[in-house]
Amino acid sequence: MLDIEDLAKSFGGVEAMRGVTLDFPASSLTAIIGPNGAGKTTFFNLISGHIRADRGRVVLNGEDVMGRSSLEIVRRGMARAFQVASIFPDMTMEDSLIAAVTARRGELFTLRRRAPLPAARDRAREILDTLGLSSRAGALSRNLSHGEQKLLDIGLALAVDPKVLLLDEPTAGMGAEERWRMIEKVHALWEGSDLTMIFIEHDMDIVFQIAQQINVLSYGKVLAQGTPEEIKRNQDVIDAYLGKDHHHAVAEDAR
Ligand SMILES: Nc1ncnc2c1ncn2[C@@H]1O[C@H](COP(=O)(O)OP(=O)(O)OP(=O)(O)O)[C@@H](O)[C@H]1O
Repeated sequence: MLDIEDLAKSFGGVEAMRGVTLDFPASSLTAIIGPNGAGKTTFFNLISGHIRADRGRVVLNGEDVMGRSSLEIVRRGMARAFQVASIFPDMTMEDSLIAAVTARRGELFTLRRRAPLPAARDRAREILDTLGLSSRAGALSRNLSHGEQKLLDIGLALAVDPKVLLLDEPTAGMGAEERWRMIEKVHALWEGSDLTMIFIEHDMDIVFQIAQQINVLSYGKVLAQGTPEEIKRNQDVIDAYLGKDHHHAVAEDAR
């Protein structure tokens, strides 16, 4: 579904991405992990067309989208959940989603229009239902909890009917309990769809619990790839990413 070949990017003297090759099969759920500054966000920025790579190929559904704008990439099926819900503080969850669905379908959405197209409303309600937000359909964005805003951001990305969905730290800024609720929803979303999902996550418990595949980046390179079990046992990961302090704990855990 998504093949990345030899992706590279420097910012001045900083080689943020140094020839990364990764593939993401259709309908897979993959975590990207790595220490601070490893290049995770840069990876998302490059493949989604938000910044231009120095070299490499990004093949989405058989088409090289390298050099295309972020909008063109969205239209070809790769969406990214951005923090956008907070930009529309006076819109309800449902209206925000109707607006996004309508825009995707190339129609003009105005809040004054009495009745949005039924298909857009149906799709918006479907998304709310998928994310377990139906009871909050009428809530204004400004009154949403942090977790609800994050879910709405995911919902707005879903409104473009993507094949590939990128989530940049979906649990950031949440307490332990809310984190798990969030990740359960993300997992359920993936299970109930044929989405190819890629998420950046710092919480190793979450990553090991839900990811099918894990890609570890370090200093702009792929340090390791594998299933959670493989990554737990990978000596390079234990040394370079988790640090010597974790060595024991992880090795014990892997037994
Ligand atoms: N726009 C930019 N200009 C200059 N340097 C940048 C820019 N974006 C990223 N970098 C540098 O590229 C490297 C990778 O950064 P990136 O944000 O991708 O890492 P990350 O793995 O997402 O880190 P974190 O976990 O802290 O979010 C870092 O050294 C960072 O300082």
